[in-house]
Amino acid sequence: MKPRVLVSDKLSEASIQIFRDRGIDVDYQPDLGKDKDALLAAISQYDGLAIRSATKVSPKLIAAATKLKVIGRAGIGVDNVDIPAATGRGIIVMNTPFGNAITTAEHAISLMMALARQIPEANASTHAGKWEKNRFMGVELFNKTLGVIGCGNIGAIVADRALGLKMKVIAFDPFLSPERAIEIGVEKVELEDVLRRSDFITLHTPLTDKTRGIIDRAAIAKMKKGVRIINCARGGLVVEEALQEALKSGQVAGAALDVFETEPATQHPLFGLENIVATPHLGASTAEAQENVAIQIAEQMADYLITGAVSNALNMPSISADEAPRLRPFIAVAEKLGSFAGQLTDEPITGIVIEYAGEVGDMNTRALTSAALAGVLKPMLGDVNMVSAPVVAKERGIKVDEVRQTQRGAYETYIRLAIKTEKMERSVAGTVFSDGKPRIIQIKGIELESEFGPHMLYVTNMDKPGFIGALGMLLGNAGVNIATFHLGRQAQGQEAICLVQIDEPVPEAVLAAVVKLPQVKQAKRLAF
Ligand SMILES: NC(=O)c1ccc[n+]([C@@H]2O[C@H](COP(=O)([O-])OP(=O)(O)OC[C@H]3O[C@@H](n4cnc5c(N)ncnc54)[C@H](O)[C@@H]3O)[C@@H](O)[C@H]2O)c1
Ligand SMILES: O=C(O)[C@H](O)COP(=O)(O)O
Repeated sequence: MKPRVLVSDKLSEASIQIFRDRGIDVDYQPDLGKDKDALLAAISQYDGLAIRSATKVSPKLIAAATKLKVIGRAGIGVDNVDIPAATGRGIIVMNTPFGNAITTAEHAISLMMALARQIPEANASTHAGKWEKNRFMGVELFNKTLGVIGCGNIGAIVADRALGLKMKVIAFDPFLSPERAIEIGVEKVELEDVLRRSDFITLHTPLTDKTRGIIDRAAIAKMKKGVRIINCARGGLVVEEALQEALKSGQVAGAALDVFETEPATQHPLFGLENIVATPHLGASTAEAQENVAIQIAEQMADYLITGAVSNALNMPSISADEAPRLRPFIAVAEKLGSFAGQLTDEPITGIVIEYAGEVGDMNTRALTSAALAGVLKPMLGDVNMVSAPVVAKERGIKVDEVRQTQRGAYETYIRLAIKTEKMERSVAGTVFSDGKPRIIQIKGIELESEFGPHMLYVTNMDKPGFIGALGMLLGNAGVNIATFHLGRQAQGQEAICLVQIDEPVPEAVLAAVVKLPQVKQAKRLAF
């Protein structure tokens, strides 16, 4: 069946065509994001949801999105998506981190210039036929200090353009390296310095618990009197009440806001003030940027839904389109090894070690480990996948270790997964043969070779004569047809294992009879 994608915000027509061209059933409803109830009622039908900032993806919406695999944000900020809730349900959240950065930086510079020269007010006055030449006295940008808070993609472009205007640029960003600051041409400083020294302050951080309210009453009090503030990032960064007071007192000479604490902002105490320039979240609104982000998100979502390639995900390691097909059989073997061990484990898991040897040691082992963890956890928890498994393992206090070595052993690739509980350690290893099919090659260090069948019987027994005949007879008499039968043992007369692929699940009564065979220590039904 074709994957179905809902586009619930306004996206360029080119992106809708990309979904169609890639064989995806796309439903373009650009106003649905604004209607919470209608979106909630519709969401269960879709594998993908493409959005901008108007659609709010709440835990409630995610709980109703029973088929959803991917949320694609055509833009940068993902503060409208509850990422932990999406991750918990195994839904990938991806964005387009660069597509609108230049456009947004240009908007921030436009707002700064509009603010410095009171362009919106002067424009309104001139249109009204007033010709108030003496009313509008601006300030120059030349030689002024611009303080950039958050110097990532957009902040760095704003800095570059401001340097072109011959401003002095200082930046506060805890993650800005001294080398990068030199490369951009900014002075890396502390927040206090930005507040104290800047004539203009521009914000370019994401909205997080750390940045919310970064410009509050106390911060404003530390600023130069007559400072001008530009916020083209997110509304919650500036405490609007504090800004209003400071505008009235003259501590802040003017502010240019593209974003607001509550959007859409149709009524606001700041509206109508002479020293406020306001735009309705237009930072990313150019034809070029909208084409970029819409096309990019459509490509990324289609890649994921069709090939499993992952790019720009915020809650999952990337898998490139080139590596996705190469990785697929290894993801399958990692998940099945995890599932094998998970199905045999009934007690709390304390640790999981995954070893990669040979060719697979050079691959994207983060993705493989996520698959192995999903395999381990699914038999116990059900609804776990590669996206949610690492978080679920962490929440349950399971220590996960990855060991990589590129040296080859008997097999070109070798993946070994060991599960630790308070009472025991259990290991299982596998590989992918040239036919692309995953195989088990070792259980508890005992060599044997078997495919993973949909229905299997796993038996541990003592290596004594009569066991194979007795088991075969028991299954045969019960009408259970054997597809494959694989054996391995530690040494003659010691512990042995037997892995039988059968055509249907072993009935409960038959399983109980197997356990009663004199040589048998343990027997379990497995399904893959
Ligand atoms: N107005 C719009 O239409 C519009 C358009 C695009 C992006 N945005 C907003 O702009 C934000 C920035 O976008 P970007 O592409 O530059 O993101 P980015 O991730 O490249 O840069 C953000 C920077 O903020 C820094 N940062 C994080 N916490 C900080 C803190 N406490 N103090 C100082 N710096 C901190 C990070 O280190 C990073 O360098 C986005 O998160 C989005 O919310 C708005
Ligand atoms: O984070 C972003 O990319 C911007 O805020 C753009 O938002 P929009 O897509 O709603 O214009």
